[in-house]
Amino acid sequence: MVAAVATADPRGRHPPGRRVEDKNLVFETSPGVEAVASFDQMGIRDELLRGIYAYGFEKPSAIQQRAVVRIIQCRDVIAQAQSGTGKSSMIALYVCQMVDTTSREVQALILSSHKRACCSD
Ligand SMILES: Nc1ncnc2c1ncn2[C@@H]1O[C@H](COP(=O)(O)OP(=O)(O)OP(=O)(O)O)[C@@H](O)[C@H]1O
Repeated sequence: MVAAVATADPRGRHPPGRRVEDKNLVFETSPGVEAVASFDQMGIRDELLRGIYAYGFEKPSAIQQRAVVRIIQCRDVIAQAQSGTGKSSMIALYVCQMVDTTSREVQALILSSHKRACCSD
């Protein structure tokens, strides 16, 4: 089990669809969790990597830097961070990484505790 938690100065809700700046976040992680500052260094498949950059993501957010590698390694991860810091995108990224696109079987199930997360981009 790996945990990464970010807390921030309360500055109200972020505008929908905009990523929150990481500079005010304070991180706590399980021992041994390193921040990986580039998508290139995360072991992401080449075609997915190209899609990430084509979508306009240049650099992983702070929570992504700490959680994506462990998720890709199939570790159980608890990642908690402020709204708009890139958690949902991280889950989508992992699903794209692990699915076999030649198969039509269901390969991923995402459970959400609230409707807004299901409808976000
Ligand atoms: N690495 C990144 N680079 C640029 N934009 C990003 C990155 N990661 C996420 N975003 C964008 O930031 C916005 C917020 O991301 P996301 O919805 O994943 O955050 P969240 O933490 O899940 O928010 P919430 O808790 O409100 O659901 C989205 O518009 C997403 O496309």
